[in-house]
Amino acid sequence: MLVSCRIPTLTTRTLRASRLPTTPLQTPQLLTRLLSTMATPDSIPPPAKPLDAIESAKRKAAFRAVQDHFKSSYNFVGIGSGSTIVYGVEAIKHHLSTNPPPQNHMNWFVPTGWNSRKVIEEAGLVPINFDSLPGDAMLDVCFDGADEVDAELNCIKGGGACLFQEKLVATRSKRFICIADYRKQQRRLLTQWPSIPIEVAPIGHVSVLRELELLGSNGPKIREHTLAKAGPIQTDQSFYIIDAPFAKLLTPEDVAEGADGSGKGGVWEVSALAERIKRITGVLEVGLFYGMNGDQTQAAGMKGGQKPVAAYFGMEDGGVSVQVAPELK
Ligand SMILES: O=C[C@H](O)[C@H](O)[C@H](O)COP(=O)(O)O
Repeated sequence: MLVSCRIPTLTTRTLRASRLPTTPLQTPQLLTRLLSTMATPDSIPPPAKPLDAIESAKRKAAFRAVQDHFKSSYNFVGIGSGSTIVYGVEAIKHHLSTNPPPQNHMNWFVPTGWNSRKVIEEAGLVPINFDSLPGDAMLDVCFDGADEVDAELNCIKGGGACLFQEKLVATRSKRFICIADYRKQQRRLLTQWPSIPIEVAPIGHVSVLRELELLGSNGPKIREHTLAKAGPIQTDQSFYIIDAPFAKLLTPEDVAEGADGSGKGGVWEVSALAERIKRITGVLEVGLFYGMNGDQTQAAGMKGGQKPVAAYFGMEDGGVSVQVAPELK
């Protein structure tokens, strides 16, 4: 089976400079309080069916993200996978109905897998496959969810077994905008989310598991269907997913401030671990989105970027917390 503002711009840099407590669970909660009431969408239609608090939080974050980062004049827009992006697509559809595109203008939506394509089609939007994009065309923006986001906007993705196509699309986009709920906002990765999803070739999975243990992963496992006899979950590429637990990851700034990000003792810095895992034969892609964002690559004369430039978190109190890269002021 395939499984598939005007917002006050309190940047991650600003937050750190304010010397907030660094206890991992305290900091994001405090950030949340600082930002949560500051950004709610200007107008949001009532949901088609009643939503619980978490779904409602995701939806509000999605409408705010789309309000801030989608334009009807865009040509190509990436659409991620998962339960949150469904609200992103609803918000885009709403935006297009209230702000129609210029005459004869086509908005094309690039899916990140089977499920994502279905969501696009069911909304009546027009999909275009990633490999049908014109040669050097960049996506104007892509919207996607995440399993966890750290203080520097590094993300864990792949909790729904989509990550390879999501990374293809993010790195082909001028900007990646992340939409999530308050549970995903943490000071460091692997705080609440337990493991890193890694997409691997089925024939290599045993050797990849062994290599991950040597890197310090405590009990990496192939992800299986809940019905065990159905075997491993397969991705849109017919690959397997390994979920690899590691100790909480350091950010590049933690390392700059003197923390040991060498990997010794099982403590890895995000990009060091991602690049090391990527070098294991049999690994197609790792569910860590790190390094430069789209604005940073463009400033450096390059294209794409894995990290979001902004992450929108729907909060428990009904507000939306927005975490932005320093470039996005
Ligand atoms: O594999 C799935 C994707 O990376 C999702 O974007 C991520 O798991 C978040 O999914 P959800 O919006 O369902 O929490």
